[in-house]
Amino acid sequence: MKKISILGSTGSIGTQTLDVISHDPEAYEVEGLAGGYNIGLLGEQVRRFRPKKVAVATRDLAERLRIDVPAGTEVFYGEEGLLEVAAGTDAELLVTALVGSQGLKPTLAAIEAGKHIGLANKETLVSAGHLVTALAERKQVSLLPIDSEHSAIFQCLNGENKDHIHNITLTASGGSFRDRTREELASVSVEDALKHPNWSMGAKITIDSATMVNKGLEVIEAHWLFGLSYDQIEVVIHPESIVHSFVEFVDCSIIAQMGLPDMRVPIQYALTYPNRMVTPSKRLRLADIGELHFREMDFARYPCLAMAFESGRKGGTMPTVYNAANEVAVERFLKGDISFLAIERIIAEVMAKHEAIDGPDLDTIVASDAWARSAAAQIRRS
Ligand SMILES: NC(=O)C1=CN([C@@H]2O[C@H](COP(=O)(O)OP(=O)(O)OC[C@H]3O[C@@H](n4cnc5c(N)ncnc54)[C@H](OP(=O)(O)O)[C@@H]3O)[C@@H](O)[C@H]2O)C=CC1
Ligand SMILES: CC(=O)[C@@H](O)[C@H](O)COP(=O)(O)O
Ligand SMILES: [Mn+2]
Repeated sequence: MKKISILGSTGSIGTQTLDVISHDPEAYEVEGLAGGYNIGLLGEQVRRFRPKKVAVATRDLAERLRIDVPAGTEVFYGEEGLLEVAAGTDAELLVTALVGSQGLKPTLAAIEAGKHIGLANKETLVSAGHLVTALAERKQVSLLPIDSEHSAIFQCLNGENKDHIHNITLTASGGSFRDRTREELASVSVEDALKHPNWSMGAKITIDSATMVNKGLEVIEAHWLFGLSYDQIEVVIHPESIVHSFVEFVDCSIIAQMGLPDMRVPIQYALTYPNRMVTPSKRLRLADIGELHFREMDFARYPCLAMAFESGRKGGTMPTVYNAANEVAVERFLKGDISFLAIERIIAEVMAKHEAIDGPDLDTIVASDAWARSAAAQIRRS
């Protein structure tokens, strides 16, 4: 039995992870679960999977949850709660499915405690990739990608020599506004932005897909996960999300990983790696699809992707700031406080104000993240 804990068990990745687990219940034991505010769902998960530790966002929610959970489950809350679930159980693998850079400290704590990481929470690697990868190497723990593109690259690289990589290409669906002009983006609604063409995901990542910030975060995530330079990472628009990403080798061979868009496949691969198990997911039949399309990335159409490359190449605290400014801008957009195009303006203005600090330690990362959040919150609406 593999012992697993999940941060963000009530979200899109968290619930799909539990779905994977429930299709092979003999193979897993759930040690810890952490959610934020959805204690109704978390309570159901606790009663079904019987974790030893569970965490919620606030003390008040923890008190309410305690009434509802079996005697063998301890309930925690806040940042301490996330740390308990991340590092304070016997789990050998932690699935990090929180949204945002709040995942950083619990991820570091889990690695410090020797737990392998099933990594969905990409903001953590973007914010502090050098700290996370260095600690993982020191503690000899694996960072197993769950993000579909990175799982694809990971699978394509299985057994390959890293020196034989020419480059990798991440595919981008184009998000909810892929067929709209920049002029049309001026008046788009939150409701429309939340309609991703291929994937059903949490609100924040769905907006990130529409702005192409998601691909920008993924470029930085790939840089850290696979140790590649930014010149070796490309992005192509692929509206169908069937080819999840591919690697080109020095001999001109390209290996791609394909499948229908279903996150349970990369989630399960991270849980069972290096094995593969049967999944309840549907099989891809290329003859049914008929055609696949690819088109050149237009950096002028998607300036948030250009800014991600710029922040990654700059390094130090610049990716931390890119990510934190975006998190605040997306929250403001979702609340109806700013327009869709203001997201990119806020990121650009916050980055322009920031003097990047090289080789930041954790305190510097935390301070830069807080500075960028405050700067992004203060920028005018239009
Ligand atoms: N969804 C997807 O298909 C993919 C997601 N990812 C990445 O995975 C991560 C999770 O995404 P997704 O599942 O879509 O996001 P969701 O918004 O669906 O889920 C976020 C989770 O974080 C929890 N959470 C939020 N705030 C807090 C808090 N203050 N304390 C504790 N828990 C909190 C939520 O709890 P609650 O709801 O109870 O408040 C929920 O469980 C992101 O980094 C995303 O980029 C990567 C690839 C694909
Ligand atoms: C499922 C997944 O991994 C998401 O990150 C997905 O890639 C979003 O799609 P796009 O960013 O390509 O629109
Ligand atoms: Mn992805």
